[in-house]
Amino acid sequence: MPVRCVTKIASAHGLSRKEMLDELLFMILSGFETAATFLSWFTYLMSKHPEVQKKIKQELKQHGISQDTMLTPDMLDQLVYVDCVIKEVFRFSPNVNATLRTLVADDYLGKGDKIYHLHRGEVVLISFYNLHFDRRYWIIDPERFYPDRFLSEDKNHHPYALIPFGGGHRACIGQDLAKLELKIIITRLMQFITFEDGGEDINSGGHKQGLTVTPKNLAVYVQFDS
Ligand code: HEM
Repeated sequence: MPVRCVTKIASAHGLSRKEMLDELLFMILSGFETAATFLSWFTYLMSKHPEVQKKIKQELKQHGISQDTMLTPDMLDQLVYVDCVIKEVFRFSPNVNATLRTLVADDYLGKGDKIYHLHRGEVVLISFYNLHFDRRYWIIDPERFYPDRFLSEDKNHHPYALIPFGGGHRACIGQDLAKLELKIIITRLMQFITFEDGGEDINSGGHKQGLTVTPKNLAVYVQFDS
């Protein structure tokens, strides 16, 4: 069944059954593709950064989480380093690389002799990718994949320097669900396996633009921890 994004304002009778179905399918699609993309990047980046996997595993050990441990919300809350890894994967490889906004009023951007007049009705593209790598907003080199930045110099980064879920009142409605599910999946994976680099020829990363931005070349070995 084709999925159509509903933009029509609900009539006085509310949403029709078809519109309701469209909304539900959109939710499933927007939640599935994005999470799958994040996990591809996580797999790729972990294969290139064994030291980060080691630190995640150390954190699990420190909190008494072994292969037999069933995860609870309280346990997950304690895993601060895993949160840093999630943020850094989102920063370094934005799944969704931009969003659009249509101006409802005239506005001005910039300062000094570089002021741009924006007009009502114009569409502005906000590039997450540019913000995530903008040297003005990051103390530690933004080109470096380094989850520890969120525990040190970049702990208090500008709130709009990292917006993988967009911002304002049209920000992603599923972001808390997404962060929770990704934290559970990552923690569970790291209880059991280690990703190893499949070699520069076939695990060379790159970017492939589809509905989301995925790694172009991803090939890893999966090592089962004893
Ligand atoms: C890794 C996971 C996800 C990422 C990176 C992501 C990213 C985004 C982004 C960038 C936007 C546009 C925000 C803006 O323009 O300011 C968005 C909107 C949206 N997302 Fe997500 N999303 C994720 C997961 C989910 C999940 C799990 C759901 C549903 C359960 C969901 C439902 C939606 C919906 C309904 C919108 C449109 C909100 C609106 O226009 O008011 N997303 N998402």
